[in-house]
Amino acid sequence: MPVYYCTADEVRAAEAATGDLLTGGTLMVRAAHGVAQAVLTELRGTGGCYGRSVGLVIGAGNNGGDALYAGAELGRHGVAVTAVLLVPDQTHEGGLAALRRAGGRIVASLPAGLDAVVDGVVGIGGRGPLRPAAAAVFAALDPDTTVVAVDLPSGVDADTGVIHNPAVRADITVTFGVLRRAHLLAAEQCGRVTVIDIGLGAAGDGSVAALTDADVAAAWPVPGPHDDKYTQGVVGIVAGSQQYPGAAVLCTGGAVAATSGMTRFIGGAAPQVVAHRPEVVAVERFDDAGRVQAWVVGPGLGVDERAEAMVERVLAADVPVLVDADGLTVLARRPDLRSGRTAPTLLTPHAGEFARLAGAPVGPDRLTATRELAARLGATVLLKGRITLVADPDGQVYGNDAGSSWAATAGAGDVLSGIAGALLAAGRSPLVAGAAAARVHARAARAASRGVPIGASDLLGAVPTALRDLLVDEQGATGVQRT
Ligand SMILES: NC(=O)C1=CN([C@@H]2O[C@H](COP(=O)(O)OP(=O)(O)OC[C@H]3O[C@@H](n4cnc5c(N)ncnc54)[C@H](O)[C@@H]3O)[C@@H](O)[C@H]2O)[C@@H](O)CC1
Ligand SMILES: [K+]
Repeated sequence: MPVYYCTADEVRAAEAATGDLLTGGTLMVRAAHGVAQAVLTELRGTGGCYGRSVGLVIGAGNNGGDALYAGAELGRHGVAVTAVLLVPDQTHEGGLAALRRAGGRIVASLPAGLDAVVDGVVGIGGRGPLRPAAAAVFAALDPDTTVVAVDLPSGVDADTGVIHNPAVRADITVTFGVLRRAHLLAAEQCGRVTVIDIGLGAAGDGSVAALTDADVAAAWPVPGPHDDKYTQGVVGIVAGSQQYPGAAVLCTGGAVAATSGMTRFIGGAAPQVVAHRPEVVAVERFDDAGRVQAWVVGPGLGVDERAEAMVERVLAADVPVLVDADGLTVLARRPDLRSGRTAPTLLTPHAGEFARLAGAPVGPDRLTATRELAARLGATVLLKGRITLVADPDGQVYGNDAGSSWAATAGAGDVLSGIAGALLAAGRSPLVAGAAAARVHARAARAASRGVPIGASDLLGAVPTALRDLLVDEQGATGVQRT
């Protein structure tokens, strides 16, 4: 099952549906307990709770209420708790009284040397950046202080994930019942995200989601007993050139590594492609290519007339087509090449190519921008980045947090388009092909890098490792054991 990411309104609706649990304050008690437990776990992992010191930064709403009740619980565990009230006359009364009863102190500014700070400034009710008073409290912290955000790091927009300036950067974020969109879209600002069960029912429409490893494993083409090289899908790659063969080698390499279907190649770099991957059926002229179930066009193709003719020819085919890199630049210049297509199209721009296609920069709200471009072009759009977003024209989005940025290296995109193209040829939808490819690509980058810089060919070399971890681990769990 994909993981869903909800809007603030969807969260409020789910809370309201609990009736008495919301109005009677039970939800807040449960939420606060979850925050306290997260802080206590952190303290226990670094030497214990008793005598440790935690600061609270408290805003005007219920987010501050959560933090105050959590502070009270910490006080009962022997933690010295101090709290700064940003809007004293609008502080959550019950929470404040509970903190005072537990021995917590209200201070004008947080003391030095805190073990952790709880961000209870704003949650899903927050708008815009941290106000100056809150910003000053966080700016004064020792940079090593562990920051635990209640629900969301304050200053991050719950629905768009836009990270305003200034905003809190959290090491840990504790949220309640369901994930908020910001936990995907601003993952790097949230740190480790923990979801506390507070008794909410189903929430949201699932239109922003992420595939899990199990989803990707279930979607990955695994040959059955009656499959052959053709039935698993033949992908055709149109990429590179004699002068720039690298993109062709990386893209076909991605396709070969992704599935055991067949890979065809068309282009001037056919000799270099075959030198790297003798199993690829490579020709130089389009008329010599056989049948395929999906095309990938664009990496390293150039943007001249010859390239334009190739893009035109591929888009005229009645099979799924992935357009990447130079292919997107051609398409931005010649949008008419797409008209008349009925088979699915997957466009995989980075931010610069996106701006060319859309006629404007992506901007800070990447979710809305990606959805709008997909709807406008009637194509699936995969916007690359640390958080990859794949949007269908109907608004369904799958996101993937790469978890590291080591894949931000020349040629890595060529590998991604090869992987996704092979999945298209195997019959996966552009949405699933794009999201599953992004997840495996990110895993391969992490496996290849393990903390040091890599080149795209290192990433490509780690695709089997990434797939083995995913497919063997996930499928081994359900496989038949014979003893
Ligand atoms: N309603 C409930 O019973 C529950 C609420 N929960 C918590 O309550 C939060 C939502 O509470 P609220 O709706 O009161 O909203 P918030 O507490 O998120 O913030 C609302 C207040 O902050 C002010 N504000 C908005 N943006 C600001 C900014 N940038 N800087 C400073 N102040 C700003 C608003 O004027 C308003 O007074 C959730 O995020 C969650 O932490 C949880 O306790 C679960 C149950
Ligand atoms: K917060």
